[in-house]
Amino acid sequence: MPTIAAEDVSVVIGGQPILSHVSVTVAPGEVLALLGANGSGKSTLVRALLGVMPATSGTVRLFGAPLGPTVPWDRVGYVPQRLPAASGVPATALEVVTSGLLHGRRLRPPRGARARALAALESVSLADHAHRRVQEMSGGQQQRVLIARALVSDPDLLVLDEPTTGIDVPTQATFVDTVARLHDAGTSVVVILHEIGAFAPLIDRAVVLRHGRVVHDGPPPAARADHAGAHHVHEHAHPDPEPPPTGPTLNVEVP
Ligand SMILES: Nc1ncnc2c1ncn2[C@@H]1O[C@H](COP(=O)(O)OP(=O)(O)OP(=O)(O)O)[C@@H](O)[C@H]1O
Repeated sequence: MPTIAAEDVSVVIGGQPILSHVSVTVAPGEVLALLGANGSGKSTLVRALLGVMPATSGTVRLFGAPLGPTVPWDRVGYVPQRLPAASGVPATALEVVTSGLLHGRRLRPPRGARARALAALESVSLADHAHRRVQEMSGGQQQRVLIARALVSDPDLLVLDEPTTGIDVPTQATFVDTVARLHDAGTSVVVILHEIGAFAPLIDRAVVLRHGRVVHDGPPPAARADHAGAHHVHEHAHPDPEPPPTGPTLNVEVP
C-alpha cells in the first residue's frame, strides 16, 4: 500500500488555480524530491497532501486512509517551510522536541522521551542548546528544533519543506545522515528542495512542478553546475515566471 496516494488534486485560491490535476504516489521507503521554481506550487502540494490546506478537488490517502481522523497522524512528521509560531513560545528546545512525542490521547511524554529528544537534537547539532529558550534562538536554529521535533517520533512519513535553507553546511550533512538512517529503516520522505545539493544520494525520484502542474515525474534531474556546489547559497532569486515562449525555465535540468 502506498504511503501517499494523491489523485487528480487541484487547489484553487481566490479563483486562481494554484495546483492543477496533480497525481503523486509515494511508496513505502521512497525518498521523493519536489522541485520547481518559486511559486510553482510545491508548498501548496505538500499542504494539500497533509490536509493542512483542503484540496478543491481530487483525493488523497495517507497509509491507505482518506485524509481525516482515521489517518495515523502519529506516523507523520512535518516540517513546514517557515513556522513563526516557534518564536514567542516560552519553551526550551528540549520541551519543543519532546512535544513531538505527544499526540491526540497521549498528553504525557512516553518513557525514554528525554533521551529520544536529546538524540533528535543531536541529529541537528543542537544537543548543547537543549535548555535554551526557542524564542531566543536564531531562525536557522529554530528551524533545526522543528526538524528535531519531526524526527523524534521516528515517523514512517517525513515531509520536509526546504529543510536545509538557512542551515550551515556541516549541520546539513548531519541532518542528511539522519534522514538517510530513517530511509534505511523504511521511512518514506517527501522533501521540497531548491537544489538537490546534499540530499542527492538519497533521492529515489523527483517530481518537478511548474505553474501548479507536474512537468516531470521520474529520476532526479541533474543539478546544474552553478547550483550543485555545497557552498552555493540560493537566495530564491527565481520566481516562477509567466511561461516563456520557448519552454520551461527551471533551476534544474530534467533528463
Ligand atoms: N493562501 C494563499 N493565498 C493566496 N495565494 C497563495 C496562497 N498559498 C499559495 N499561494 C500562491 O500559490 C502559488 C504557489 O505557492 P507555493 O508556496 O505553493 O509555491 P512554492 O513552489 O512552494 O514556492 P516557494 O519555493 O517560494 O516556497 C504562489 O503564487 C503563491 O503566491
